[in-house]
Amino acid sequence: MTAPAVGGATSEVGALRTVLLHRPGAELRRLTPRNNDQLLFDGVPWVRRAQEEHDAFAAALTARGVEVLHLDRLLAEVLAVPAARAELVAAAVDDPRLGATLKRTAAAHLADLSPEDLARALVAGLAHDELPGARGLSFELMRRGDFVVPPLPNLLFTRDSSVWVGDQVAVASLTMPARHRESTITAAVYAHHPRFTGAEQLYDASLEHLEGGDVLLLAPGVVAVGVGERTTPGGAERLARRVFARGLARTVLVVPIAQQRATMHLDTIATMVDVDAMVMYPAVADSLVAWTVTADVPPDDDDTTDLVVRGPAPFLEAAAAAMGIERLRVIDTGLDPVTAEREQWDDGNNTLALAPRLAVAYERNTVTNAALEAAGIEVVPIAGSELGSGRGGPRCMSCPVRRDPM
Ligand SMILES: NC(=O)NCCC[C@H](N)C(=O)O
Repeated sequence: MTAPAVGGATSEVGALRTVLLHRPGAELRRLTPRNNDQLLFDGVPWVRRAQEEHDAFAAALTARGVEVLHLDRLLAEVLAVPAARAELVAAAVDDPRLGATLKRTAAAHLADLSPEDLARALVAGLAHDELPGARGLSFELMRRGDFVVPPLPNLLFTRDSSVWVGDQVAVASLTMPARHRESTITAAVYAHHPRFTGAEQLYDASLEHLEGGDVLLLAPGVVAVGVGERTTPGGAERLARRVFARGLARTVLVVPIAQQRATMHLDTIATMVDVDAMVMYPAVADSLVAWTVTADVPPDDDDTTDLVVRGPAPFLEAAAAAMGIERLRVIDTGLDPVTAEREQWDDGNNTLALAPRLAVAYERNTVTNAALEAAGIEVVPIAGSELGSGRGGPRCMSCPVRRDPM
């Protein structure tokens, strides 16, 4: 296992040092036209090509000095720890579709696997015909194409299942049933892998819904949280209470976003590309508002104190005020409304900053990328024709574990 080192990030653009990725594997081969909607993919990707695209993404990061951690490897390593193994096997069969006998036989099968095989099964799932010796009423009545343990094709989007705020890690409370089990994996890795020994946990999956794609570290001490299809106002409030209580932020901007797939997370409509600049979907730039949340006294654990809530105010004004800058510069996705809508859908806004004015973006969003370059942002283009079928870009596919302070 790797040497202990704990992480942290206070901005979106501090030099990226360590990032958590997940190379997609057998779990993508489970996608069919019958299950892709439920599993939150917009199509059936060509898996080999998706892996090549992901390898090129990881290589682009490594070439720029970023340490890449692979979630599947951390998972296999942590499964050597008996407590982690027990937690993850229990989580895999904790499913109301399964009867007691099937739960027991499936758990026994999983518990017998080597750490590597168990890691694969937890991510790729277990199909009905992959469970020799399984029995029980629910097993007999299950359709042959069903999964006893469903696959996790969205594990690829490591941004959503955990997010670092300051030196603490928030394990997400994921909203969509197809993604619930992802946070059991990130929770086990952060709790039991020696790499993360000493990391304090800021949030956990039992709390109100909160997904990492909705959390943007606008500046040290200033966190924006999108609320919409995924993160709830309750999740935003809980995060605000926790970051204030632990001294990790002084302002949380709560930003309502349309509850629809195209804008499922705040990072689908805006991401930071410089200390004072965002790439943003122009259709929302003027209508986006923010509620500014602060605390007069640090909240306690019993939730007995009220937070101070002001707003709503135009997002760009509220953000600039909270960040202590005159103006937050905006670079538009596309130039005309149709191009903007196409490039927003294809994750043109979803950039991963490697440092101020240096960002990874999907190459296909040529108009947005040209606008970024014209604004002085160097773009590291990556291919995403297959990866994009899961509706996530470079930011969604990466969880920064360590960034330099600004
Ligand atoms: N932060 C993001 O926008 N992540 C993309 C998640 C895509 C995934 N297919 C989902 O629907 O949750």
